[in-house]
Amino acid sequence: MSAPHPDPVARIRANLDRLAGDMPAIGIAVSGGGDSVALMHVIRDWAAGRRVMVATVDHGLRPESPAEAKQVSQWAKALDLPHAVLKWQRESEAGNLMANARDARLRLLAGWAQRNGLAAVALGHTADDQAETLMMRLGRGSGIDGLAAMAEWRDAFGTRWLRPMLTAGRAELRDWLRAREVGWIDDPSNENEDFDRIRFRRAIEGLGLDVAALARAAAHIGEARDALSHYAALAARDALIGRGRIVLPRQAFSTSPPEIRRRLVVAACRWITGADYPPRRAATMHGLQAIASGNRVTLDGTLIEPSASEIRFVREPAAALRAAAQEDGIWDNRWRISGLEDGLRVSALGPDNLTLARWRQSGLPRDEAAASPAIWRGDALVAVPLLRPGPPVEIQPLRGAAEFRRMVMAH
Ligand SMILES: Nc1ncnc2c1ncn2[C@@H]1O[C@H](COP(=O)(O)OP(=O)(O)OP(=O)(O)O)[C@@H](O)[C@H]1O
Repeated sequence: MSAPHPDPVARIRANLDRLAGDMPAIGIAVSGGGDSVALMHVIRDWAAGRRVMVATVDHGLRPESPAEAKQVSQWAKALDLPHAVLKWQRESEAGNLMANARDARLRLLAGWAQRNGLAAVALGHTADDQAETLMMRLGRGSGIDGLAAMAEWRDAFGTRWLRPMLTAGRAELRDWLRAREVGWIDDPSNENEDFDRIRFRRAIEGLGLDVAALARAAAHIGEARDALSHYAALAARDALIGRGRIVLPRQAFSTSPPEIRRRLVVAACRWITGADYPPRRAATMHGLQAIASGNRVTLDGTLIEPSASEIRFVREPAAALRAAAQEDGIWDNRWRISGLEDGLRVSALGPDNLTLARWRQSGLPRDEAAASPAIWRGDALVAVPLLRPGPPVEIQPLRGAAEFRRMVMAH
């Protein structure tokens, strides 16, 4: 392997050639911090004929944020780059503020990219971000997904995100900005040692650790993780998928390495419930243990039933009973139900109405029947489409086999 180019900007330009060489128009997300300001300058010099636009998200969380967004706007204009300020209108106070802000930021930027026909949005993550994340996650005992580096690109929220600066260090970028007499905004939270990330940043400096080497280690872990994803996708081919259930052959599952078993279980649960996020690690570990002992277990709204020959994943009836019909005709995040006449409603059949629905003749296991959608007029049962197909509604699963394989690959 040849040694990396000593000039960080040359490395970033080479990354841009590789990641965005064929893109006619790209966006840059600039917070005003040193990293993203450097990114803006490097891309603007590199762009040669490409359309480049800049956006700043004003989260409205600090009193200075509108002025900072304005400052970025002036810097962008001085480089002849069109700039937009995207304001976050916070809809609810619920959940983790930082995670919500990040999610909202990515959604706002993705919408902006789509409106402006930008093929991708570049972000200013650096080798230091990789190194700090690796150290933080090591300390927390994270699994391989947590330790793996951020990828150079990924598709999410309907847009492509590029990180062309992962091979550059924060300090060398700041030296470069100073040499060009370019200013940036120092976010005071970057000094706040209440944040794990800042404490780890100080520790890396204090120990004199090589940031580039740590970032490379994270990249190697990322490659190992991708190899595992590939292997997990092969293992997923043994699954029987359909009618709202996933069945894995027990023998093949039990002889797979633990990480593959974990992935299959997490993906099967997400496939059943349509959850955006995997179950928590501790809950997943508990589920895996139960499966190994041959015990039935529920995990985030999925019922897992191991037998001698197979492992069946179905919707947990109690969770299905809590599901309300959504306006778009989707029920329980699993089924699309259309053609419902006025006066009819959907809710789970429930364990108390199995006899009423003559489930025994259907051949469907008890739990699956109880969790399946039923059509009601008031309190009167009209139909249970999965048990006795036919009018009055059409019912289609939201996810198929390809979606399961995609979830197994995801991390
Ligand atoms: N408010 C924001 N508006 C636009 N882009 C942002 C904003 N916050 C973060 N980003 C983008 O996401 C990247 C990573 O975010 P992160 O929070 O790690 O950076 P930061 O601490 O805001 O500082 P920097 O701009 O120096 O990267 C940034 O480099 C930038 O590209």
